[in-house]
Amino acid sequence: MKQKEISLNSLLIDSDHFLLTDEEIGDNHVATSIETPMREDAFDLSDSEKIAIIESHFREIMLTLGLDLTDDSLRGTPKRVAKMYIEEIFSGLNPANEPKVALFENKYGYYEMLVEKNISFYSNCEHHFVPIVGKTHIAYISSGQVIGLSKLNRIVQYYAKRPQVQERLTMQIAKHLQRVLKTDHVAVFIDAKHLCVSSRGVKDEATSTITSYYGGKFQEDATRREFLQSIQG
Ligand SMILES: Nc1nc2c(ncn2[C@@H]2O[C@H](COP(=O)(O)OP(=O)(O)OP(=O)(O)O)[C@@H](O)[C@H]2O)c(=O)[nH]1
Ligand SMILES: [Zn+2]
Repeated sequence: MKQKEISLNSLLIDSDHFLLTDEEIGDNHVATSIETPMREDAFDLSDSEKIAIIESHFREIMLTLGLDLTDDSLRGTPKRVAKMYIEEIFSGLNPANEPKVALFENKYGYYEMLVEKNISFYSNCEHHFVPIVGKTHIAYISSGQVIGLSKLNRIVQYYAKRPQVQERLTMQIAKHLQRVLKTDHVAVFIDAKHLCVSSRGVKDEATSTITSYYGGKFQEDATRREFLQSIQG
C-alpha cells in the first residue's frame, strides 16, 4: 500500500497505521471502514498524543450526530471524553498502570482461605462501549506469601479499566493473582450488569451475568462450597 496522509482536523495520520484500502480513503474525509486489527504505533504514542487523536475523532462523531460544538456545554466534550478514556476508564490498557503489589511473608502461618468480597468495579463492554457494573469476589490460599488486601481491589480495577468481556476479565484477574501469589489456589467470582443488555438492545433490566474461576484446591467441592458460602448475602 502506498503512503498517504489523511487530514483530520489538522492532525496528520499516516494511513498505513490504519491499513486502509485506497478506496476507503477519501480525499478529505476519514474513511468509515477500518480493516486493520491494530494501529501499529499504538504502543509508541504518549498519553497526550492519544488524547489528541481520540479528541479529534470524537469531535467528528459529535459533528456527525448534528451537535453544535460552539455550544459552551459541548465545546469541551471531545477533549473530556478523550481524557476520560486515557486517564480513567481505559487506563488499564497502559501496562505502566499495572498496580504494584505489596507481598508479605506469611509469618502468621495462615493457610486457610482469604476472601475479599464485594469488590465494586465499573468496566465497559467491548462490543458497545457502554458500562458493565458489578462486584468481584476473590479468594486465595497462601503458598507462603500474603498480599496487601487493597491490592486485590486494585488488580480488579486495573483489568476492569479496559474494553472488556466478562469472561476475559475473570480470567485475567485469576491468572494475575496466581502469578504474583505463586499459587494455583485462587478463586474469582464476578456478578455484573451489562448496560448493553439492560439499557438498550434486549432491554432486560433484571438480568445479571455470573462468571467464575476455580483453581487448585478450589476445584474441590468442599473448598469451593466454603468460598461460595462466604460470598453469599
Ligand atoms: N459473552 C459475552 N457477551 C457479551 C458481553 N458483553 C456483551 N456481550 C454480548 O455481545 C453480543 C454482541 O452481539 P451483536 O449481535 O454483535 O450485537 P447487537 O446487534 O448489538 O446485539 P443485541 O445486544 O442483542 O442487540 C450481545 O449479545 C451482547 O449481549 C460479555 O461480557 N460476554
Ligand atoms: Zn455490550
